[in-house]
Amino acid sequence: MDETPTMTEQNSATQGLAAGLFENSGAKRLNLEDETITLEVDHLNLFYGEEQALKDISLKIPKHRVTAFIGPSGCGKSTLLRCFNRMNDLVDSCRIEGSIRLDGKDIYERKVDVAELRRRVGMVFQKPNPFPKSIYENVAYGLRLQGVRERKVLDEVVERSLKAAALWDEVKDRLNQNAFGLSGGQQQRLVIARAIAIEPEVILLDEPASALDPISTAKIEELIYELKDRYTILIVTHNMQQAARVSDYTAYMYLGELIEFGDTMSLFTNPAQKATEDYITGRYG
Ligand SMILES: Nc1ncnc2c1ncn2[C@@H]1O[C@H](COP(=O)(O)OP(=O)(O)OP(=O)(O)O)[C@@H](O)[C@H]1O
Repeated sequence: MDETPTMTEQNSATQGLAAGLFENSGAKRLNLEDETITLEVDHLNLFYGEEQALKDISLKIPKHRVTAFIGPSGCGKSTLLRCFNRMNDLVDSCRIEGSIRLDGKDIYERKVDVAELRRRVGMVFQKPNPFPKSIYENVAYGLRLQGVRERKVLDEVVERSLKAAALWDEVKDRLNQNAFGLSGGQQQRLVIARAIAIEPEVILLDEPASALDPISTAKIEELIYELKDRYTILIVTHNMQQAARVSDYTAYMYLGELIEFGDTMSLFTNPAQKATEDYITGRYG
């Protein structure tokens, strides 16, 4: 018997899944045409040696929105994320063609100051990576690197950043204790506070909650929601429910290609590509 679902069955499956995802979410349909664009990727190809990991990617990332990157393992999500602050420069075999513009300026031009780029485009990894220093010094670190010495300024920024990362109330009485004494979820919010302290424009989150328990995950998701008023946020996630909960726009990638990009609600409820539909309804593979 042919078990291939009909398109009608597929549509109702997508809508069934989507109805659950967006219930009570307050999510709304958005239009890229109405957005200010912060990052623009233009015909990007990326090679690790002979292997091509990203294939002719073009997309526009809107300002002060959350954009999620989803897709099966190895499809290039993290590789693409790392292009936005040139982390791939650290991989010897990596070669890039095409361009990425931040506020209209190509970040791969020779004269670009990569340290300054990474100040503007902060990054948070899957595993929390606080420095072996006090909570205070973790957050003050970037400012100290910039030569800020004045205690009053540092105090203000530390407090403001910890508040913005929804961690202040939990740590305000133990700022001088080692950051390793915090729970994994607290460490991840500390790392986000450290990123915020130097006032980036863009925050890259590479599976920021996948090593955390459900309560810590919920806190990170709430935080992402709070932060998007002030920052452009890009998040790689394996978790489709998470993408649906936190993001405004979603990019679905497969084998190094961008298959579909659109506002999250439309992509989940009415995907244009069958491959996207198969993935979000769990039919992939
Ligand atoms: N430093 C590297 N050197 C060589 N190949 C790499 C490197 N990093 C990633 N790759 C390859 O590039 C491809 C894309 O990997 P990437 O980690 O970007 O995928 P991903 O979608 O983020 O996967 P996952 O969801 O499993 O983290 C894979 O084939 C991977 O093996």
